[in-house]
Amino acid sequence: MTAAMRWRSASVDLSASALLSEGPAALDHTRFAQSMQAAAADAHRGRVFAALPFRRDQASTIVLPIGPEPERRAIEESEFRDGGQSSPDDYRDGVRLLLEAFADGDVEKAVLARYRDLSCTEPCDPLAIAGRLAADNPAAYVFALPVADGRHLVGASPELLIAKSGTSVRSHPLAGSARRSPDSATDRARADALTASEKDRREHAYVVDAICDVLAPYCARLSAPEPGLLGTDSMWHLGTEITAELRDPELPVGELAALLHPTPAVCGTPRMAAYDLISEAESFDRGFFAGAVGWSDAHGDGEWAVSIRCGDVWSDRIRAYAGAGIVVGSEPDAELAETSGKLSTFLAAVST
Ligand SMILES: C=C(O[C@H]1C=CC=C(C(=O)O)[C@@H]1O)C(=O)O
Repeated sequence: MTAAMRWRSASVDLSASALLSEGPAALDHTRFAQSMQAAAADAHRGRVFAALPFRRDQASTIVLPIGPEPERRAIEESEFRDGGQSSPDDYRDGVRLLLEAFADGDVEKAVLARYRDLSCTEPCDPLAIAGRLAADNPAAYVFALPVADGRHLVGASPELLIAKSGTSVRSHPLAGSARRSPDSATDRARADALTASEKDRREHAYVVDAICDVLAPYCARLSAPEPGLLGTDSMWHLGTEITAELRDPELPVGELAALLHPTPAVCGTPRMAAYDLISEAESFDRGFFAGAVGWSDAHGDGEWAVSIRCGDVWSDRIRAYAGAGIVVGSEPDAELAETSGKLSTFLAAVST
């Protein structure tokens, strides 16, 4: 099947028509990386793209660019309407359920998500939405990748899962958040409070530790300094710039992405127990939200982002998603408000 795709980051900007195929589950990280690298040899501009779903046992999608992008419609011709959302009360109850589970078991963090639905007066153009997201979020990893059943996953992620060039590796995990304010003094005060927050630093540390644990066996050098701040259009996040040198330059970026995914930025700690808790607390399938999206070239170099600040786009429908990390000390109303702030990145691109 062919469909249009877009990727925009600081290093690559590609709109193309692409062939879409089902890849192996991320559980099989070696096979997954091999399928990507083999496909890259045939790709238009030498890069193959892929999306991993949130669930490691569900199939990935491999997106092979084959030529220039097809014609598309301007987003200005479309009108978007509210189509409902997952219940805010259910979200608050979910946070409470997780907090009770933390007290009784060994899970220390789990990420709870919710969604907003929209409908459009005519079929939505995923690349037009990606174009808006790219303009509004110049530093983000912007993607519109066909995933399955005529759906595109479209978003502007601020979070680098892994980038690899030769032996050099970078990851920039985000976790721990505060909503931005249009008033600059309030905005600064929120950023300072986030930096000082013990709860947010703990929530962040789970992610950094998990990434370093996965990468360390493959690295000759690994450095994870103290967290800093990363600002998006709507949020402040704690972020850590992890850098490393691989022992083996041939280790493909797709394999590292599949090993790392899902980090506690979208799942939890410990991973398997957090998966179970999320299934109990969320009543919808995340699909490719809270997965990973990225590309590889034929040498196994490339970059992957965590698929957040995104939505599914199909026909005249959109489902936008956002989650928040829950740890001891989280409050249901504050976490719900945090997800509203995160949703606004995607929703701003489809507001008319
Ligand atoms: C799960 C999301 O964000 C993650 C990334 C940054 C900060 C997060 C947080 O503070 O909870 C989340 O871990 C999302 O945007 O849907």
